Amino acid sequence: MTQTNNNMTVNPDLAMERAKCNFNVLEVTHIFDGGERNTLQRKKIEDVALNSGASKDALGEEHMSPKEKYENAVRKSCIYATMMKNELAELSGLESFGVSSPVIRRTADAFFKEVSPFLLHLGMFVPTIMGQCTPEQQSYWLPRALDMQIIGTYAQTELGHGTFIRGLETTATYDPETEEFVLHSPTLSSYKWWAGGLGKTVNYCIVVAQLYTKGECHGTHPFIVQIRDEDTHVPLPGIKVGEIGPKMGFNTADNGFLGFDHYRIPREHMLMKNAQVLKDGTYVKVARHGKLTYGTMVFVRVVLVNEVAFNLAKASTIAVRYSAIRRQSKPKPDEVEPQILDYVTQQHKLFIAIATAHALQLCSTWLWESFSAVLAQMKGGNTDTLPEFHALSSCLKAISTSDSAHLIEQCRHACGGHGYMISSGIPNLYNFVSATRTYEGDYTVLLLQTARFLVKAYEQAEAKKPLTPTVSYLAHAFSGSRATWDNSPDGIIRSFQALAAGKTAVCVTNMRKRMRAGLSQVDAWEMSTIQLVAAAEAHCRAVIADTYRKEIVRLTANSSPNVKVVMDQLTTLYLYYWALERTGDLLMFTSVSQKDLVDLQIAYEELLLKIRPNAVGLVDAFDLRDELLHSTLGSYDGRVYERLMEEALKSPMNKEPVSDAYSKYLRPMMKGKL
Ligand SMILES: CCCCCCCC/C=C\CCCCCCCCCCCC(=O)SCCNC(=O)CCNC(=O)[C@H](O)C(C)(C)COP(=O)(O)OP(=O)(O)OC[C@H]1O[C@@H](n2cnc3c(N)ncnc32)[C@H](O)[C@@H]1OP(=O)(O)O
Ligand SMILES: Cc1cc2nc3c(=O)[nH]c(=O)nc-3n(C[C@H](O)[C@H](O)[C@H](O)COP(=O)(O)OP(=O)(O)OC[C@H]3O[C@@H](n4cnc5c(N)ncnc54)[C@H](O)[C@@H]3O)c2cc1C
Repeated sequence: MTQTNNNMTVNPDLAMERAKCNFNVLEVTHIFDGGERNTLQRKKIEDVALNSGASKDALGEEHMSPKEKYENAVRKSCIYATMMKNELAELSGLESFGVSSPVIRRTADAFFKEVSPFLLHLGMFVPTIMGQCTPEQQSYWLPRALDMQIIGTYAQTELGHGTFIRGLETTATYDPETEEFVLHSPTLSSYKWWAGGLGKTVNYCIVVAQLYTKGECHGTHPFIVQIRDEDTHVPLPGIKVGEIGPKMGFNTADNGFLGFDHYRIPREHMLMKNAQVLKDGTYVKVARHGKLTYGTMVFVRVVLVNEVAFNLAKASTIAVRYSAIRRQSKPKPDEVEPQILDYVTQQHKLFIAIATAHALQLCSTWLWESFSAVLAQMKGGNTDTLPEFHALSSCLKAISTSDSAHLIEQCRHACGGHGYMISSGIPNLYNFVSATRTYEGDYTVLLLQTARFLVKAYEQAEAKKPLTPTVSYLAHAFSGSRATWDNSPDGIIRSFQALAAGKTAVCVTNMRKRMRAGLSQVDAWEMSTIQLVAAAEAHCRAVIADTYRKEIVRLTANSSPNVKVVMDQLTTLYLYYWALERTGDLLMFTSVSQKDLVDLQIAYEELLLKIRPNAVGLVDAFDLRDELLHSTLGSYDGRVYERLMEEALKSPMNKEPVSDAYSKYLRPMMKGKL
């Protein structure tokens, strides 16, 4: 029997789950949103952006040709950008729209099943203007970019190099005669490759190139470069630009390639906040830290933690709601088939996804606040906190994107065959999030950046020198005894820190051994990189666990008792899950016994059962409108089978009773006339 909820016909199993939920869902929504005020503001923004129906497509994107898909994404980007400039900017309290509202960013997902071709404009072009220009340059470029009179992207990666920025080959050679830079692509591998929106959409881009002046190379620097006519959009002479072709995801983002044939730009188009070339060609370094030109990447790494938390919340909403309506198998012959959510293995797949979405959401807010503090210090000329922040943002970007991609795939597994349908929404989420593990710094490469910092910090701890906050636990690495296991939340967090410290110590010891045996420092490092990656991962897990726990305790201080309980259950589940995933490490670096681990497994299984009645309430608390989920399996009303059939009937393959392929191929073959 169906029930109605807010004038909506709701699947009875979902209605039953909602009746069972024992905590105030709205209170948890406020926690996830960062406060009641944010929830109210988000809802206002969503109402304005989504109630008009402008986000909807007449024909599903998945049935369109690549060209139609792209054009449709541009059409909707223009509608959304216009809303952003007008109604939404005002609602979000921004003077102008742009990068600073995660809600506006998240609401955009209702318009795009994949991504907007404007993503790089708002996500990297505008932030680079904000972060890399002098005030004069900013006052010229920023209003034009924010008003979308020009559209840009960020072209750094080349065919031959993405990770190793110092290896980029595009050159920008200063010509003092004309006071211009000459941009050139000397080889095929120097062609810019990948930039989002570059293929067909943008008319400007940030180009990262090796700067030459007075015959000397000064390394990579950013330039703002016009590539298409502002009126006709035709590529300018000296520019070779195009789209790179179909990809696993991002197919509405027209990622592009770009080559230069001695293409000239004015001297003022070098972004000169951190370094300058004077009219006569003299190079002047302004910045106190050599890596400040990498600032936009650091910004995006911070933003990505928030992005993937949101996408994981979507996948877990879809999979949990579906698991509540799906019934399968008959373990007890006299009873009806159970909801698949009742299987403990299903709970094991899904509840960690819910807990991780919370953990990453809270860590992303904390990371953003730390980033703001670092930026404020750098404004005053102090770059002391940058190395620690680079190490922190690198590992959090790597682990959050990797865990989210893995858990989204796990949500797909949890949805069985129907999860494989594009209409389930999960494949698009996976395709989007799995790319985040690679772009803006590959997983391994970024963890090795964190490992560099960890090793240095370990050496400082060894020398009894002061440590920065996120690695202060390394001070205990030299006690000589194994960390004492204790299964309280704080005890588990201390154990995670002991794993990170222990793994770092092993790396340092092995590198020293290898160097004593005659290896160079570079080779000893290289031979230890598997363990260095593991040490950085362990460090990151300790940071996430600690931050998640502290933030939940803080945010639930005034919550109602049942909300406190369910939030505590989720954080505990997160800690137990990762302790059980790392039993070998715990045995190596803590005093944990086999019995402790058996007990922990039982405690974990009991926790799953405690969370079970609140599972649907927990995903409802993410408060994701159906428009954002794009899912036949995860909609609020649970009309799963009806929606699957409705979508199947929309398939262009069902337009004709007999396919043309019958008369062209099947019939001739079957009649032996092919
Ligand atoms: C209307 C439409 C609506 C649409 C709505 C849209 C709304 C949008 C709003 C917001 C959206 C935001 C979402 C954003 C999504 C954006 C999508 C992005 C798509 C992808 C873009 C890209 O991928 S751009 C390319 C990114 N490339 C990389 O990340 C390259 C990775 N490589 C590196 O970073 C570096 O090469 C390296 C760090 C790996 C090595 O650098 P290098 O060789 O120079 O250094 P060393 O290894 O020698 O190290 C020396 C020393 O420096 C330290 N260091 C390195 N980097 C940094 C740094 N960044 N900061 C500080 N310090 C650094 C390093 O640790 C070493 O220190 P030591 O002390 O010597 O150890
Ligand atoms: C969807 C998408 C969108 C993108 N958008 C943009 C964009 O808008 N603008 C832009 O400039 N770029 C963009 N990129 C490019 C992206 O930033 C790079 O692909 C990314 O930084 C990885 O670099 P790479 O491709 O050179 O990988 P590689 O470095 O070639 O990595 C290949 C393998 O080598 C390993 N490896 C490399 N170096 C090391 C090392 N030192 N130690 C150990 N292992 C190593 C890696 O771990 C990986 O396993 C995009 C990429 C994707 C997938």
